[in-house]
Amino acid sequence: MTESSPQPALLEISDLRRSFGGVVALNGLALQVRPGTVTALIGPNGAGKSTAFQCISGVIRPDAGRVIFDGQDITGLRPDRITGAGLVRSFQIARGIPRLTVLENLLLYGQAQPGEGVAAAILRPAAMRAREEALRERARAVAARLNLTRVLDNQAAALSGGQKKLMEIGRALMAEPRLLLLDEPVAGVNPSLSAEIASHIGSLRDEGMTVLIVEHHMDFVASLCDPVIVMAEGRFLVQGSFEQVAADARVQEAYMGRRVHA
Ligand SMILES: Nc1ncnc2c1ncn2[C@@H]1O[C@H](COP(=O)(O)OP(=O)(O)OP(=O)(O)O)[C@@H](O)[C@H]1O
Repeated sequence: MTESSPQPALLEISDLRRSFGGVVALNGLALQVRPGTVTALIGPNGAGKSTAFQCISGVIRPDAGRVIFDGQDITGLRPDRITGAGLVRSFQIARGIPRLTVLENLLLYGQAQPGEGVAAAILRPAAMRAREEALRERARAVAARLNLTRVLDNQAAALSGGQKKLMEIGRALMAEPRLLLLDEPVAGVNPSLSAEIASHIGSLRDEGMTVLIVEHHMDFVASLCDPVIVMAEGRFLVQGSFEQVAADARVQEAYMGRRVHA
């Protein structure tokens, strides 16, 4: 590979199709996510963004098309297999268990590792204890980087909306992703916490993480995401910097004449 040739995509989607009864949600979607980017996937309501996320993360099967992650065809694999491969998603509504503490919620997600089980616990108790301690250490480190240390022993139910969003990102980080899919990470979050979440995601990118984000808050997208991929009616529309796509007449038309601005 020459120095000028682009790095291969970490995620490559081609000709993805999915209908619900007569409703065509994905109509041949194609896109690529380059390693080390925070890429946004935007588009008007009903464009198919959530359906794309669900197909990528294995929650639903596409009718046709391919999802290639790091060179591996993961189309139609079960969600746990996809998580195990290093592609992890967070949910728009934080999925944490409300009555568990933040620490316990983080630990739950970190345990989805292969090779664990009752037999290992009986046969190798010391090894299990060491692994549990390592997991706790990781949970504390994840909480620290997301400014959640103060609330580590609080029940998830007692967190603010923004802290729940951070815990949801933390849960995803516990699975040690190489590609993190974030579904509306700042929906319903106040502007100052939204800026804090953007800064956490920027730090993850600076450490080499790749992130794909669906988000309606355009100031957040403008400040953090490059490139921005716009989809409409189940397909790829355009891609570029936020400024480029916001100035694109096709994008403005897709948003029904509304100006897209930060
Ligand atoms: N389970 C479902 N059953 C029937 N129709 C569905 C289902 N899921 C999505 N759709 C339809 O598919 C189309 C795409 O929906 P999708 O939720 O993927 O879009 P979106 O871009 O995520 O929208 P939004 O920004 O409003 O969340 C819409 O017309 C939607 O009504």
